[in-house]
Amino acid sequence: MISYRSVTKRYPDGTVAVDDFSLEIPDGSFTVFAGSSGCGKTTLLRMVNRMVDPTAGTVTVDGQDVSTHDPVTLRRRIGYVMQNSGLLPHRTVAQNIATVPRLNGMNRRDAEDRATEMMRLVGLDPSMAHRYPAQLSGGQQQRVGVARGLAADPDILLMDEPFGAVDPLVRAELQQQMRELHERLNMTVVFITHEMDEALTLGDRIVLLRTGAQIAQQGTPQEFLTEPADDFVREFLGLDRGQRTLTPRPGPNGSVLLVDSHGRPAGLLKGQTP
Ligand SMILES: Nc1ncnc2c1ncn2[C@@H]1O[C@H](COP(=O)(O)OP(=O)(O)OP(=O)(O)O)[C@@H](O)[C@H]1O
Repeated sequence: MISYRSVTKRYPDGTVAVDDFSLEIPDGSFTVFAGSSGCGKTTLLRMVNRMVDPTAGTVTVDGQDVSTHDPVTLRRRIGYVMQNSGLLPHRTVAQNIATVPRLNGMNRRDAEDRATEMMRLVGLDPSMAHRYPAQLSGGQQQRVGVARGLAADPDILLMDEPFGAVDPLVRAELQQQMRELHERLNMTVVFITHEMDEALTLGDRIVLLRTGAQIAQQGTPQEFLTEPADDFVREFLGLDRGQRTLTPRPGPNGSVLLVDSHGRPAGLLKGQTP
């Protein structure tokens, strides 16, 4: 369980990115932080692995205050995936993926095997192991980023808008794969997006934030769609202006179907089985 207790972050220039934020993230959940640019999502995420330390309040993982952990050790057991993959350009795909296992003391050979296993897991052909990041497409680079985040077998995977920079088709594929990986690997995922469609497609729980990481609403995708808390939430969902590209429709056997703007089914809401 990740707990934020009355957490505030004031940056040295006086910006209050997060103002008295409290939240509990259950083990094994797929929690999405959604909200507009600058509302504090990245700051919140980085408090979990101590890339950012709060000015007030505490963040705990499994009941332990993260400020009592060495940041380097913490980052080796919490996976982190960034928007533009953050791969080291002069290291091969395999070396990038094996970075944390190697830091954790795994020998070169086992780390290489681990990298190959991770490549298969995220749908990359292992023959790409010896390429450099620049020799991959944007979508492939993001897959390497996910493989690297998973390589140390973390209990927690933090993902900061990981699919923001790839085209919509590849993005949909990556989202689908992320859902499957989450179900298979039994880990806690905290995922940032500023797009509600992505939040609705991926999250078990969505936490929609306003400036200063104020929680506008938290709940399941279905709760957002059926009981938006206020106009801010409705606006973000695009419910007022017909802007949603995915709209909920009653599906078979009480499930909720998401259809695109042409009325074509795009999928079922997570957790909704026909
Ligand atoms: N190192 C910093 N120094 C000063 N202000 C910062 C720093 N990092 C972030 N901020 C500010 O804190 C606020 C929250 O930033 P944060 O990056 O957490 O938001 P975000 O929701 O992740 O935004 P985006 O979606 O654009 O990445 C913003 O006003 C930002 O300008």
